[in-house]
Amino acid sequence: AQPSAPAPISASLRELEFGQLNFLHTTDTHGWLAGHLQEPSYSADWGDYVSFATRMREKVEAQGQDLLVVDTGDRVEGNGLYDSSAPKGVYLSEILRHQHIDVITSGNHELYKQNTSEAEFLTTVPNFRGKYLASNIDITHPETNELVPLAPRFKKFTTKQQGIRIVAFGFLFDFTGNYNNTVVQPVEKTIKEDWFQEAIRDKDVDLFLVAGHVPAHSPEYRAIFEEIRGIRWDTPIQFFGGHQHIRDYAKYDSKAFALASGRFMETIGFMSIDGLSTSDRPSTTSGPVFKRRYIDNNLYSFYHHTGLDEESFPTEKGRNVSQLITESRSALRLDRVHGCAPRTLWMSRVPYPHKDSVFTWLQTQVLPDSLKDESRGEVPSVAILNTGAIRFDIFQGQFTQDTIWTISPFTNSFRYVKDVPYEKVQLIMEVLNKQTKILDTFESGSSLPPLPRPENLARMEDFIVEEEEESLDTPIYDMAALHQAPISTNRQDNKIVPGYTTKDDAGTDGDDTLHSPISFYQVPNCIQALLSANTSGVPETVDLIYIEFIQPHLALAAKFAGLDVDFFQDSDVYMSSTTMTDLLLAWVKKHWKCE
Ligand SMILES: Nc1ccn([C@@H]2O[C@H](COP(=O)(O)O)[C@@H](O)[C@H]2O)c(=O)n1
Repeated sequence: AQPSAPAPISASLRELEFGQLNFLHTTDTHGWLAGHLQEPSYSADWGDYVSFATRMREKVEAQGQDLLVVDTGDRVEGNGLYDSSAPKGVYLSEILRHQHIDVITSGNHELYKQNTSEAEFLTTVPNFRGKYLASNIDITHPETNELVPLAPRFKKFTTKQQGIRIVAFGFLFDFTGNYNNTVVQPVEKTIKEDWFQEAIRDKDVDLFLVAGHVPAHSPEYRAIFEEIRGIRWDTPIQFFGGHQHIRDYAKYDSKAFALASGRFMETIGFMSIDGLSTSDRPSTTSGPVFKRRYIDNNLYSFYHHTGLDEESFPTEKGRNVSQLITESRSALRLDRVHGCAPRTLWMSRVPYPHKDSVFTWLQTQVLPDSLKDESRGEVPSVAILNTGAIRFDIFQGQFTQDTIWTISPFTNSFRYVKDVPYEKVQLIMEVLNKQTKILDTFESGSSLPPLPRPENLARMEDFIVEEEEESLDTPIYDMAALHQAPISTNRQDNKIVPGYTTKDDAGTDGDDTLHSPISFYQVPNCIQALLSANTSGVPETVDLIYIEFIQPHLALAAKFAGLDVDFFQDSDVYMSSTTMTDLLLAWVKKHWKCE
């Protein structure tokens, strides 16, 4: 772990149930390879994960079993380790490559911008040659300008110990927000292509492995499942997915399951399959048995599941990777303090509006104080911001160079349209905040990227823990104590701390660590702030300021609202070259001085 990471808290753990074939899975890590430096439950880093995968491989191979490691994309955007270097990602890709990954795929974040997808093509794909799969993504080759597959479409391989024959694919969901140097072919179309049809007709296959940046419960995975099942009625299928930032497990039939392993290096997903037939050993049981576990990413869990300790657990390579992360964070000055947050601000642990909501803070303080383009004088304005632009909670205490990128990693700046009737803005807000499906169905085949926060799409209802409200002002963890405390192995000491309490298709026993539940409140897709309105009451017309990411959604919502404005032609830059990240950082430096 990183030197400044809090020690994990000892807890009651559920055991892993190993099988003939075992998997470790990460997804949506978004640059958090240093782990969480303010949350003990997730405080292991990528170096610890390198050690963990090695020790797990040693453990299962000693029993004649196999281990495969999978990552399903969105490795970029969301943490200083990726976002604060120039060019972005140079430190991250060096750290990432040290994990032995057997199957790796792209997420949507690898494709939003041309430079990101080109870095993927020129660096990450070669770093994971033979492991990186891209079943439905093409890229314009940066030198030849030809459209080529981002990586091979699929691969067939056999496992080291048992020779289990696996055909593996690597998909991305039907994403439409990519920059035009890449092409994402819809999954439903891809699976009709000859190469896929041939691959699923291969008779010498013991398992189909579908890795992808695709939600575990999704129409895309349903389509792949049905296509394979139509040809191979009996062959086991293991899906690994992601994108919605949740822990999830989907049962497609008794021989086909999908695991999604959360977000931001909070979770290492574990799967095992027992009873697979192989070329020289037909299955001995009535059918394969699938087991899943969501491991909290911390050293207490890692030691427990490997049966090792502080001395015996780390590998030399793992230690070196942790050291490389420390050096990279130091070169990027990620611990530089810009201010001190007086209290914790939550994204979804409190309702919106609420005094402890990060969105209420933005609406009532940051946007009114900071969004001002001198060239517009005192013209009243309304600013619209998508809640998905903010990616993480702000914890009470030091606000560092890393914090700014964890909450606002995108390079989005602002635009505006003048003379918009205030009442039309309210109608637009209503449309934007109706479920995104409305916008999707309005113009089917439109190229709208998803608007809501991914967590919001996955959890359509509030989950309220009644007794939580009173404890919100108390920090979850006593950080001072945690920095000194050794990991206790004394079961009596086990505390139940708030964390994941996952419910999935297999029940409520998926998490390795027993936690108390945390509230989850839905937030709107977009919030608005009325700015520079010196008059009492509402203005008749306003400058409509918006963050550029939502321009296509806004344009569509405006049509709904009967506003005749061409957002692509009639809008202009607001506060030239100021991004949301710049705005937030300047506000913090000015208002949140450390005592
Ligand atoms: N430039 C961007 C890119 C994305 N967003 C927000 O992120 C959401 C997608 O996040 P995933 O991690 O699930 O892929 C998207 O819906 C937007 O809300 C953004 O604001 N700006």
